[in-house]
Amino acid sequence: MASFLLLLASEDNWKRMVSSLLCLAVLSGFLQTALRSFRLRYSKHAKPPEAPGAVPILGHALMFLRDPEKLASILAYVIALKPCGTSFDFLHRSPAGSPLTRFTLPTTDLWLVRGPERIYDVLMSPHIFDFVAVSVLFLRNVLEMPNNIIRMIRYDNSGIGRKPFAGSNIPPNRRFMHLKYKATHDVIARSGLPILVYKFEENLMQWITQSSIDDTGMTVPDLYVLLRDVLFRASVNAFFGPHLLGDSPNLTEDLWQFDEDVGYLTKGFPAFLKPQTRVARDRCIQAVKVWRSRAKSNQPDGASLPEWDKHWGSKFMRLRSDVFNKFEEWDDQSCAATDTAILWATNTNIVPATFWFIYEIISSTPLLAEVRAEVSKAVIDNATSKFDNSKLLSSPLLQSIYAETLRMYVAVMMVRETTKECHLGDWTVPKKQSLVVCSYTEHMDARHWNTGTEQDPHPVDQFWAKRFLQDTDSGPVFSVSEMGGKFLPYGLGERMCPGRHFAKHQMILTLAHLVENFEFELSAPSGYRPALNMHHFGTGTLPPADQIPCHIRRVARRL
Ligand code: HEM
Repeated sequence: MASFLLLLASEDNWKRMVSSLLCLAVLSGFLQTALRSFRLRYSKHAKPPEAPGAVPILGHALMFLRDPEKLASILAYVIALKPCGTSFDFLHRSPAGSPLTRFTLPTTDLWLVRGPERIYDVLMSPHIFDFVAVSVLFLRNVLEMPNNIIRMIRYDNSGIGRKPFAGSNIPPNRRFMHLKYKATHDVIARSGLPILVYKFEENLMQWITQSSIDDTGMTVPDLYVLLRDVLFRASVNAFFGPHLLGDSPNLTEDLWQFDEDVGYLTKGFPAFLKPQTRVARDRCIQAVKVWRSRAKSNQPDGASLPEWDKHWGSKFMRLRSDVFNKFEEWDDQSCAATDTAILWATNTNIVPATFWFIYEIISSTPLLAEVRAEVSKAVIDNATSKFDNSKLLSSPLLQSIYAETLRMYVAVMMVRETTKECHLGDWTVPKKQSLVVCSYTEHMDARHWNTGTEQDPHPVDQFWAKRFLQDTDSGPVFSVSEMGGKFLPYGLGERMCPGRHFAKHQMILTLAHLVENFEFELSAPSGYRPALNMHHFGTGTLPPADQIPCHIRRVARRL
């Protein structure tokens, strides 16, 4: 015994014993936490770890409402895979490395879904992760649609696809959501695309020809406002024909005033606190009402509708109206309100996206030179300023800048609600749970993107025109392969933006025509970037927060 004590007392053995005990303590603590996390996570009532920054009672509500910068910083923190505040973070991560994170609101929770696999699960399974609840929020909170319409949309459980969801009892002629979807998507994304592009480009070229900007130039106080107004007019006249703006010239101002608070209203905060926004929205609806009434009394007859006519504009506006007519719930006011939503959707993303696309190019002299060379290669008729559009749109450089612009500046939140209890990775998600997929978490996740080399790094929070280019023996090629579930500017699945093909045309054609006809001199130091207007975080493309004075000069066309 004495010799044993002597042995223990030797310095080496003490050290060994203490370190073994320490190891045991750490291991047992680890196992206990693992067991607790395992039970928590696999139990039916487990909730994902809460995002930091919640306050008592209100949870994250104030952050969603008033502090988008903080929300963005928390999303960035979540992507960085730092511990989220409960036990060991890695135990909460799904095997695919795409954990769920919980935001708390006064009456409900919102689960943020990350990582391509889980995002696919959510956005590609519309029968489980339903869009209707969100569209009802928009109709009720933003457009203040009447209850009979909200009820009708809520009860339509047949989905928007050709085949109704299993178990749906809605007869084919009452499938409002499907019929409206078909009228809108099929035309914008397919048969109606060529005429929309043609009309848009024609309107743009008309502005260029008629603009008072000459070779001595003109200084505009804000390049964003100039581009916004030019694009809005060219797009609205393409979609709705010339009479909407012709009869209601103040529509431009009203729509952008309304847009300022759409995010606020969508979240269900009281509309009466935003009287100016409501007035602007009602004026937009009134303008659309006047336009609809004129279009209805002048509509072309005949079995086959033209793809475009000057009263209805694109055929899809007329087709949508035919769908509304089949449902007694829809009166003039409701039809005009939902067409106002189309007016909003077709403009509010494309305008800031095109602005950033052009700004990133003209604010870099070397990039502008490369872009001009690329654009010149696509000119087919110097006299009429016509391009070979397919050549322009397939340019690797222009496509890379286009994609990088969307990666950097689109911050859209796509909200869904579960129709039944289901599984998402290892988690059990209860029925009626709201989930959100946010493009920002994926677009800013460094693991998804080419970030350059050690010698030439390009972090994800900085714009890099060539991020989407791959070097090959035959020159650089544009690639978005393997970006599924990571590159989400237009969403994913059946609700994916039907305007995406048109949007790409709008952005690249606007750039091409402007750089071929004008020179831009920004009144800002080199490398300056306007701040982002974070007020729009979650609703789509972020506009600039600052004004950008610019001197614009007409130039003799290059070639
Ligand atoms: C850069 C520009 C654009 C971006 C980033 C964008 C983004 C999106 C996203 C993310 C959605 C899906 C939301 C969800 O799944 O919850 C969407 C839907 C929609 N977008 Fe776009 N969009 C753009 C331009 C356009 C244009 C130019 C049009 C019109 C031609 C358009 C028309 C629509 C419509 C009608 C919907 C609703 C689809 C539905 O309810 O099923 N968008 N957009």
